[in-house]
Amino acid sequence: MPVTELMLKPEPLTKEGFTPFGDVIEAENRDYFMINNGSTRRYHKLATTQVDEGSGVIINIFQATPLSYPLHIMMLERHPKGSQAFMPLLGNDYLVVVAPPGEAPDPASIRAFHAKGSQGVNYHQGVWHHPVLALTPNDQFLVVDREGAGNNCDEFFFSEQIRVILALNF
Ligand SMILES: NC(=O)N[C@@H](O)C(=O)O
Ligand code: NI
Repeated sequence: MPVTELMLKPEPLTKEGFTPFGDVIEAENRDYFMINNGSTRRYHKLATTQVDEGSGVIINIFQATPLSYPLHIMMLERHPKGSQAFMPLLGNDYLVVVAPPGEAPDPASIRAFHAKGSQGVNYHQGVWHHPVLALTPNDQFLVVDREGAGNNCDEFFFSEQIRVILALNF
């Protein structure tokens, strides 16, 4: 069987571009209102969490180390019972690889984004994504996701006939 090779090149992360996959959590060019007697801007409801009934929302810190690039994207995962948000804590850029929800990720619909260190992402429930892709050793992310009963992580491994390669282009 022939091997199909798909090259992914990260595009800048924007609210509009990420809409099919979830929310971008950022203050730049976003609406806010003043609180705390005028000392604080509130960038209100940039994203919402999704969890199934009876489950809770937890807040975590992930400390991640870069993989080697060009990266062979072997798999994607999804969380069918809840959303998952990542917010960089140390101000470093990182990468996001996603595909729209569905029974299995469609290789042709996989998108890669270059996220600035001031941008977070909130994957909506069921959105296929690669585990966190740090670009800086021991980078840290605040992660908001679901805690509850049952499996909340489906993994899909691509067949050997599909080689999805993520290259750095910056
Ligand atoms: N497994 C886990 O908690 N992390 C992944 O879901 C991820 O998206 O990094
Ligand atoms: Ni995840």
